[in-house]
Order: sequence, then C-alpha cells, then structure tokens
Amino acid sequence: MEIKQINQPVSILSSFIAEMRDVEVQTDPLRFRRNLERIGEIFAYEISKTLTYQPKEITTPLGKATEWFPQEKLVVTSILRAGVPLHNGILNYFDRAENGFVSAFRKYTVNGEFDIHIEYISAPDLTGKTVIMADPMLATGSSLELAYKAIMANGKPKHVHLVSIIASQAGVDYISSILEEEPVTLWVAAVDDELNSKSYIVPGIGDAGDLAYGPKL
Ligand SMILES: O=P(O)(O)OC[C@H]1O[C@H](OP(=O)(O)OP(=O)(O)O)[C@H](O)[C@@H]1O
Ligand SMILES: O=c1cc[nH]c(=O)[nH]1
Ligand SMILES: [Mg+2]
Repeated sequence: MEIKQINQPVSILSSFIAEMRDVEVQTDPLRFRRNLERIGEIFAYEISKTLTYQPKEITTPLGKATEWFPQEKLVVTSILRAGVPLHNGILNYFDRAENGFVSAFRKYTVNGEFDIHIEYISAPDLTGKTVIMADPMLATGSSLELAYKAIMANGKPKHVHLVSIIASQAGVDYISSILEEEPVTLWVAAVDDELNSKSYIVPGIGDAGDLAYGPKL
C-alpha cells in the first residue's frame, strides 16, 4: 500500500479544510457540503495523474487535435453518509464512472463503546476496475476496513484508491498495517495527531455526517 498526502505544497486546499474545521463556518451546512465536494474534485484531479490514458483524435471547427482519455474502468464508491458530498466531487471529474455506496455507522452502547454496522451495500462488478473509495474522516479506521472488505465481495479490482480528507495518525497506521500487501493507495489531506476517548479526531472537525446532514438519533 502506498500513502499520498496532498496538503504539500500548500495550496487553496488548506483554506477549504480550514473552513471545514472552523466552528463558526460550520454553522453553514451548505458551505460544509460544498467544501467536501470541491475537495473531492481536488482529489480526483490528483488521482487522475496516476491513471493510464489512450489518445483520441478530436475534430475541432478548425482542424484535428489529439487528446487523452482514461483507459481504466473507474468505479467511485463512498461510505454513507459523510462520503456523499465527497463522492459527488470526485464524480464531477470522473463523470462516466460507475458508482457504489456502502453504509457504515457507529452504533453506541450504553457504556459509550461502539461497533461499526454495515447494513447496506450497492456496487457493480469491480473485477479488473479502478475503484475509488471516499470517506472524509479516517479515525480508528474501522469503518473504512469494514467497508473495503464488504465491497471487495463484488470482485477483485486492479487498484483501489482510498480517499480521506482528515485522518488520524492511528487510522493511517491501522489501514497501512491491514492493507500492506494490497494494490491500494491511501490519499489523505491532513493527518491529525490525536484521537479522543470517543475516537473523534483532534483537532479534526467534529462529526462530518452531522455537519453535512444534521444530527441523527
Ligand atoms: O475511522 P472510524 O473510527 O470508523 O470513523 C470514521 C467514520 O466516522 C464517520 O462516519 P459516522 O459513523 O459518523 O457516520 P455518518 O457519516 O453517518 O455520520 C466518518 O464519515 C467515517 O465513516
Ligand atoms: O472525528 C471524527 C471521527 C469519526 N467520525 C467523524 O465524523 N469525525
Ligand atoms: Mg457521523
């Protein structure tokens, strides 16, 4: 597994992440979702540089030009709920990709511990394809691990790009350890040092799903 961190050199990406982190800007869920989406577009552009392309001759009003199109069959997948705006951003660039969705959520018990529940999966055949799996937050890594394993039941892809905007160092280390030998690239923007006692990333952003779509029971 390879890890690519896209926050260096510093770019406008940092300003988008700053808005997502900022408690005052977080009161605007439309801006929060739009930041997830436009960061998805940035990740898609970075991932696009790793694809293979085939040339195609294009007829313009004045002549012929050769341009390039991805050769890979792409499948964009995401983890519900917070993955949806990020998914849409990636799909804005890979607009002909197939799509998949996996649900993963933390189900808390009375003593504050939680299990991750996967209750829904919808994805095409992945055999030989290039899969992008998006989720803005990588905290303990449990959701991504279970979602990855669930979706792999749909066939062995050629390569998987895992996309996370804000990761904890512990989450990055965990995913690296379990997918060490897999044809996987983990793309992250910021990596924060800490997880708190509830396994939230610190400083992080808080609960990405709630910030995008409101609290859930
Ligand atoms: O790495 P982990 O410790 O598993 O935590 C990360 C997960 O938590 C968030 O989802 P959440 O469970 O809050 O669901 P939501 O998107 O519906 O709010 C986030 O979008 C990840 O899926
Ligand atoms: O910090 C975190 C951890 C899990 N899920 C989130 O949305 N944020
Ligand atoms: Mg959440």
